[in-house]
Amino acid sequence: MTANDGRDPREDEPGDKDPALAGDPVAAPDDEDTSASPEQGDDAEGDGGGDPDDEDDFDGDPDDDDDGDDEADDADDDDDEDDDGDDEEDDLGEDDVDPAALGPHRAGFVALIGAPNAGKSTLLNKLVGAKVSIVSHKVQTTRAIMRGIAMRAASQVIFVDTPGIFAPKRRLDRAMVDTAWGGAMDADMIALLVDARKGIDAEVGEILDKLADLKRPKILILNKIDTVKRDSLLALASDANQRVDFSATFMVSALNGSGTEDLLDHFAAAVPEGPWLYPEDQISDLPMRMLAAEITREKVFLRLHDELPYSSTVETEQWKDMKGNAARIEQTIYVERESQRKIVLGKGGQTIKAISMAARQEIQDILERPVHLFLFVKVRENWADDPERYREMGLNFPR
Ligand SMILES: Nc1nc2c(ncn2[C@@H]2O[C@H](COP(=O)(O)OP(=O)(O)OP(=O)(O)O)[C@@H](O)[C@H]2O)c(=O)[nH]1
Repeated sequence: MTANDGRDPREDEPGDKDPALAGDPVAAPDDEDTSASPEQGDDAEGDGGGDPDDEDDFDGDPDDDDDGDDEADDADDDDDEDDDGDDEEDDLGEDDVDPAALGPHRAGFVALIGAPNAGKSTLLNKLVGAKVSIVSHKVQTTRAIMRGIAMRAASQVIFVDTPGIFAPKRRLDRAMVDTAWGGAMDADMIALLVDARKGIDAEVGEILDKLADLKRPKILILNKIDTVKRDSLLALASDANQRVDFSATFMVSALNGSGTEDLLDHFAAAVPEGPWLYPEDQISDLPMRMLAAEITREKVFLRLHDELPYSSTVETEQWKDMKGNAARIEQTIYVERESQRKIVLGKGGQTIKAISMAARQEIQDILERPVHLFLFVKVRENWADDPERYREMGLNFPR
């Protein structure tokens, strides 16, 4: 994989201080900023607030999460298995074939739209064969538009994963829904993903009504077929096709991969003829800084979704290359209230520590290089009304 890793060549060489572990809640009692900094590192260890695992956390050893296994890690592991465990071979199986021999090049954009939790991110990851869009059990995990790129024979299919479409209540909601429809309008083809278990509820009904008026090729994907009986699928497909003129209907399980190969074949044949738009081995055009932030946000949600509103956000503030190919990444988790900051830190910093370990492991896996991750937690009131934050997430600020 290649991707823009967000490195800033102007940044200084890293110092030789030992990196510290995220999450010393007593380090800065009256400061909004709490947690790890290189300067606090030795103190955190020295005053007993540290953890013997701290060193491990940054030594680049991919196995070092094992000893700190906890809920967040477990949840993450499950997701990994489900989402991209054995995808690579399936999806990259044609690597040794010379695409030039397969006919004219094709390339195009396919927008994946659907209600929250329909499985768009899971499907995108399956089709692309790598974890490029975060998946979580909590709805609305996909905030900004993310692209994943799949190569199939001589075709390059660029998927646009959009935020779930739902009835917007707040400004952030509206931004997400506008972004989703914007992504759909710009694509060559729109693929509506419907959770077959839920069927056509009010949310999906509204999307169908809006889709019916759009003059673009549309296809219907019934997802989660592993959870329902075949008869109900046929009835659902027929209902949806009566409301919208879909050019094709597919039934898939994004989770176990059933039907997804046929789906990719279909997209590959349907995108317009033309030169490839991205280098062949690029799987996502999402800058790595942002992807790394999304990964940490996923870990926060996996661990705290019952306690924290989805309005918390993560930003990658610094990214430096270190000796020995390691990357040193500083991120800030923004919450809206002091009480939420305490929740993220957890007792004795245990929660932030677990989040940090799980996120570091995954970022490291994707970058294929050692990662030293520093997490900070800050209170930023009313960030949900700040246009700048929307820009950072790739969203338009709705007025
Ligand atoms: N059983 C089953 N579960 C699935 C399938 N596809 C997705 N899921 C689960 O459905 C949940 C939501 O999946 P996501 O991929 O995050 O859904 P999304 O549409 O991207 O969600 P938003 O980002 O909130 O819009 C996760 O728990 C997935 O594991 C499937 O084919 N079968």
